[in-house]
Amino acid sequence: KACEAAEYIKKMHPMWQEPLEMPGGERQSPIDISLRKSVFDPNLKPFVTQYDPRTCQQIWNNGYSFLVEYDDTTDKSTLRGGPLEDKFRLCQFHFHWGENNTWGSEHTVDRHLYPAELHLVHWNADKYALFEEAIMEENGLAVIGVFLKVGKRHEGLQKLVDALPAVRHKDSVVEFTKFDPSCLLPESMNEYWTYAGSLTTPPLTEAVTWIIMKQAIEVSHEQLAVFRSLLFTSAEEEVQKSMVNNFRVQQPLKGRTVRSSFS
Ligand SMILES: CC[C@H](C)CCC(=O)Nc1ccc(S(N)(=O)=O)cc1
Ligand SMILES: [Zn+2]
Repeated sequence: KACEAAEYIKKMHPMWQEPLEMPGGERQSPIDISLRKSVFDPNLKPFVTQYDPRTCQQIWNNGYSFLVEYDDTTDKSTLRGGPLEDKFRLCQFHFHWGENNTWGSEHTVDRHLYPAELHLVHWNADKYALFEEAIMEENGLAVIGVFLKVGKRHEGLQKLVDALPAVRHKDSVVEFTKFDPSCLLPESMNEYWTYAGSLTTPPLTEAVTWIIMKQAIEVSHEQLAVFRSLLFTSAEEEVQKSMVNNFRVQQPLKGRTVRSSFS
């Protein structure tokens, strides 16, 4: 499934014909998380998120996904603990999804594909002054990945879904405030996998400590359908391309270990 999808996507969408492999990449993302190969680490602590909805600023369609962007000039929305030594600031969250409910996530668990995946992107504010700096450093970023599965309607997500038609085209931005992203986190925050990886879109830098939550969140079929109504293309382009299958093909593990916070 995933490899067929990958071939199909390379053919169908120019975005993914760029050099997909970071030359010499030793720790690229996304990957398949093999349950039997992951190693329980009892020293992994629960991690702590403190998000202030007042730091939520706007939604931006950047032609890859739609980003909900936060003011990261202060320590108001932070992530710490878990596998992390430092304090990380939330700068944005976004999603990856498929053209149908069969595939769409970037990571998989024992090859199980989810219809979508949320990424909450944070950068190391103890060591760097700006996101743009941190993105180039191996301990610069921490991204929380949350799988989405089709089920009951997600009330917290609906406010975001209702704003999407305003950013239908690439490069459109709309003001979006007072959104608390913790409503998108699963109940059990102490069950996750973590590994050293990379950004999954250019610049593909190997700067990310990935934290993938074990428990998926439920969203409705209709809510996912609104994600698919977005466009990769800007309003000026004559041929409109619907924004679907915006996930990267899986990358080799290259000897890395995936640790789990639960046995
Ligand atoms: C200088 C480059 C520019 C600023 C980069 C902007 C950015 O945020 N990139 C980004 C963030 C997260 C992911 S993911 N999908 O979570 O691995 C992929 C790409
Ligand atoms: Zn992402």
